[in-house]
Amino acid sequence: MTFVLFGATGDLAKRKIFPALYNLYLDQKLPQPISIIGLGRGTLTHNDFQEKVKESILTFSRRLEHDAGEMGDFLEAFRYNTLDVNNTEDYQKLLQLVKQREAELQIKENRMFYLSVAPKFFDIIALNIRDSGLGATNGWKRLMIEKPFGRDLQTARQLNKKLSSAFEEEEIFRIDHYLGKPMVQNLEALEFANPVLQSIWNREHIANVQITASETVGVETRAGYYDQAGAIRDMVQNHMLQMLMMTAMNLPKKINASEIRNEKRKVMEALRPVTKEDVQTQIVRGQYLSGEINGQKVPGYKDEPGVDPSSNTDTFVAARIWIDNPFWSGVPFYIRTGKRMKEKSTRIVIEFKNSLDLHYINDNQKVEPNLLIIEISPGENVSLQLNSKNPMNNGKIEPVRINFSCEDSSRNGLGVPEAYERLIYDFLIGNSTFFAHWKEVELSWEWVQPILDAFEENLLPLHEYSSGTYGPDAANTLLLENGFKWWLDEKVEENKEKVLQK
Ligand SMILES: NC(=O)C1=CN([C@@H]2O[C@H](COP(=O)(O)OP(=O)(O)OC[C@H]3O[C@@H](n4cnc5c(N)ncnc54)[C@H](OP(=O)(O)O)[C@@H]3O)[C@@H](O)[C@H]2O)C=CC1
Ligand SMILES: O=C1O[C@H](COP(=O)(O)O)[C@@H](O)[C@H](O)[C@H]1O
Repeated sequence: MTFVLFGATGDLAKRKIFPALYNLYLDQKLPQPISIIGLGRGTLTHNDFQEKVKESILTFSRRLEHDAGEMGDFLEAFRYNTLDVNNTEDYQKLLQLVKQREAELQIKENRMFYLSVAPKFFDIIALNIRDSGLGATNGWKRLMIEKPFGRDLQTARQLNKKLSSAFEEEEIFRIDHYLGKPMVQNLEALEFANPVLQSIWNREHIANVQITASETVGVETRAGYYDQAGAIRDMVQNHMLQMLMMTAMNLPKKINASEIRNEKRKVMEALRPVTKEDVQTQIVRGQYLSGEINGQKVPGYKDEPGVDPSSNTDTFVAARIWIDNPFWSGVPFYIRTGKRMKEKSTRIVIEFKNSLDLHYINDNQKVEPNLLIIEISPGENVSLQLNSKNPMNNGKIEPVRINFSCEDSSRNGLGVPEAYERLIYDFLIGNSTFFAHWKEVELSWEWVQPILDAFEENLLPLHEYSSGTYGPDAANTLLLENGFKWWLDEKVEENKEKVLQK
């Protein structure tokens, strides 16, 4: 098997891809023998390149100890080839190297191409793989591409058309690293392997679903990309909607890639479209101001290096989403994501309906609803909030959390395989379950497009929020309008009082 990495001198390769390949090698999940060929425009000897790979592993691998012999054997698989994506001769040189290594290692012509480069290069590379003969193998071929997949519905369709002229849909692996997170993968098992949860995972019992991906970091060094993308393209179109699909999909007939993707597609088809007019009432957008996070002063978005000082880019988006199918009709799904928020947390909270007769309990005591809390990162955990009598507090009914911790970061000091490791492994074995199918991507862009248009035409306010908060108040109002609140936010109770007083 040959693994060709475009963008092998880039940040993602250094931080994620090389350490992932190394960990797979040590876990004996990397097929042997394997030929790994890294590409970039610069001139590097094979040895220089192997040294770079080693350096990235020593810096970023989850493993703390390294055996020199194992490292040496692993690095032996790596070769480097200079290639400019626009230069057709470079692809011919690459083809020669690929064939030479296939002969040396006596490996089949099974070729994988990983495009870890800027999205503007995705189509040109795919077409050059086709035209150069690299894609004409006697074995199989696969293409893995990074996000973003287009910048709107039209460009996504154009890109897909070009990719489809070089690769079949089942050969294209569109990475969404949220689908590689263990807890997102576990959603499927939670719902389907637990009859108790399965029986209540529907509109009869669920009042609302809240999906949060909050970050404390700002735009960092990526202003060039982010200022053109905003949270809506960077997070909502892909990661947030993928988490929504995984939460809301129905029980597939079989647990396999095509059945799961089929069920995810059905969720997207049932999403109530937002019209440009609806955007004002269903979507909240925000942008961060300066503030303080973990005791450190941080600048506002407009003052970040590389950001246009008059930028209208959204760094926060919240939305109320309705799924018009028999399972979820009437259950609001709320999503929110933002940068420079109070905490780094990706979580899904499922609030169950509360039909208890309060008088029966005692003194009109307020009873909190049951919650299923799925923490995706940084911690991985599932917990259930139930109500119980507290003997230390006059037998008052109080919520208690029962934790089912899945966190096992010790794993003999080896750390848990992270998203890239899982996804690259799936790519190696050709399992596309946790990759985005074109239909999901297209339907996501279709749903998002009116929001992009409304943002573009400034049809809704851009709420400012201070760094270190949970985002604009308008995002709280979105839930209060339906009698709900964001769970697990420390400040929510205060905000609720404020909103109710208004
Ligand atoms: N970095 C991250 O954390 C994440 C990145 N991504 C995505 O991954 C992809 C790569 O990102 P990242 O590694 O950060 O980007 P970098 O800018 O760090 O790296 C870009 C890579 O592309 C190569 N390159 C640039 N121009 C050419 C060219 N004309 N011909 C051939 N190679 C070229 C560069 O090689 P050289 O300069 O040597 O030619 C370099 O290896 C992007 O699609 C990004 O959106 C997705 C999620 C997270
Ligand atoms: O894809 C992206 O994701 C990260 C957040 O990922 P996480 O795994 O740390 O939750 C986000 O910071 C980045 O802007 C976006 O491009």
